[in-house]
Amino acid sequence: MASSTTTPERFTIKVGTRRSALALKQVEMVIGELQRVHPHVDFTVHAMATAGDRDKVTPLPEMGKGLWTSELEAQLVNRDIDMVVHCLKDMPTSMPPGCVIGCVTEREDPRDVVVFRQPEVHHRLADLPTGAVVGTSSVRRAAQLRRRYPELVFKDVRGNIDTRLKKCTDPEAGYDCIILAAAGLLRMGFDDRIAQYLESSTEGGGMLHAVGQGALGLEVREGDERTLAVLKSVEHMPTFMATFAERALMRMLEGGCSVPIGVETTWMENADDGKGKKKKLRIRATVVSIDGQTAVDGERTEGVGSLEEAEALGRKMGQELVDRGAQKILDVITAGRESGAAVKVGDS
Ligand SMILES: NCc1[nH]cc(CCC(=O)O)c1CC(=O)O
Repeated sequence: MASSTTTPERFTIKVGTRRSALALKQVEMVIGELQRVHPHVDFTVHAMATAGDRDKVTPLPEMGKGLWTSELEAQLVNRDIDMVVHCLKDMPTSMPPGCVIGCVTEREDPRDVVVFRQPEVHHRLADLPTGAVVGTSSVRRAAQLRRRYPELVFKDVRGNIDTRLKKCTDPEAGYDCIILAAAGLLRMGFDDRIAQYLESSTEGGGMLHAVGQGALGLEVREGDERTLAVLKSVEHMPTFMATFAERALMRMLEGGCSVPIGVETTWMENADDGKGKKKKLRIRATVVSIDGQTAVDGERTEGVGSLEEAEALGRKMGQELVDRGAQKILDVITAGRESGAAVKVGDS
C-alpha cells in the first residue's frame, strides 16, 4: 500500500569554516544539533585559512573588511560549499552580493572577561597596580578600559585563544592580564581561567561587548531554500533580533571602517509592551575615543517582535549617538587613520 510519507531524499551540505580550534569546535556544535533534527542530511566540514589567519603581522586596518570571511564567501558563491559557520562578531555588517545570514544560533555569554597572570593575587581589574599591563588588540576594549582605569597600560596581543592564554601565563611576555570574549573560553572549556566578567554594571566601570559577540552567524547562498530550511532548526530568534539591532547600530556608525563601539542588548523580563505580546529589548551602546577621554553613551528600550523592528531600534540608537557627538569621535579616529597613525580596528 502506498504510504503517505516518503523517505526524504539524502543530500549533502558542505560546511565551510576557518581552521582555528575555536572555529572547528563551533562547527562541530552546529553540525551536531543540525544532524539530530536532519538525519537524512550528510554534513561535511571544509576548513580553510583566511587572510586573518595567514597574516598575523599586517595591522588589521590595512587588511580591510572581511579578513576572516571573504575567502569562505567566495567558495560559497562558487558552490564549493553550501554554508559557513562564523563568529557573528567577525562578519562585516553588510553582506557580499549573493550571500545572506541564514540564521543566528543561540548566544553564548556575550561578555568580555579578564584572565590574570597571577589569579591567586589579582581578582579584579581594580586590584592591579599602576602601570600594570593589559593585553588586548581591540580598540573597543582598550578605549573603554582606559576611560575607567587610566593608570593601566595597554599592549597588543594577537593569536588564537590558546596562544593568548599562554602569553598571559608567560612572565617574559609581560602581561598582567588579558581581555578575551567569554564565549570563546567557555566553548573551549577554559572556564577556570575566567576571573572577572565585565558588563555595563561592573563595579569600577562598565564595559560593553562587541557587536555580535558570543553569537554564531550561519551564512548561506541567497535563494538556497533547501539549506535555509535545514538551518531553521537551530535558529534562535531572540538572539537573531538582538544581534540585528546591534549590527544596525554599527552599520549606522561605521562609515566605512570599524570603530570602538560597545553594545549590550538585554531582553527585559515582564516584557509586555502594554499593547500585546511584544517583548522589550534594551540596547545600551557606547562610542569612546581611543584615549578614553571622550565618550558618548546611550540606552533605549522598545518592544521588538521582528528583525525589522530590531533593526529600527539599532538605527535609532545609532542616530541618537551621532546626534549627541559620536560622529566627532569617529571623525578624529578616521582622520588619524588617514594620516597613517597606528590606529587599529577589528575586535580581537
Ligand atoms: N576576533 C576574534 C574573535 N572573534 C570571536 C571571538 C570570540 C567568540 C565570539 O565572540 O563568538 C574572538 C576572540 C575574542 O575576542 O576573545
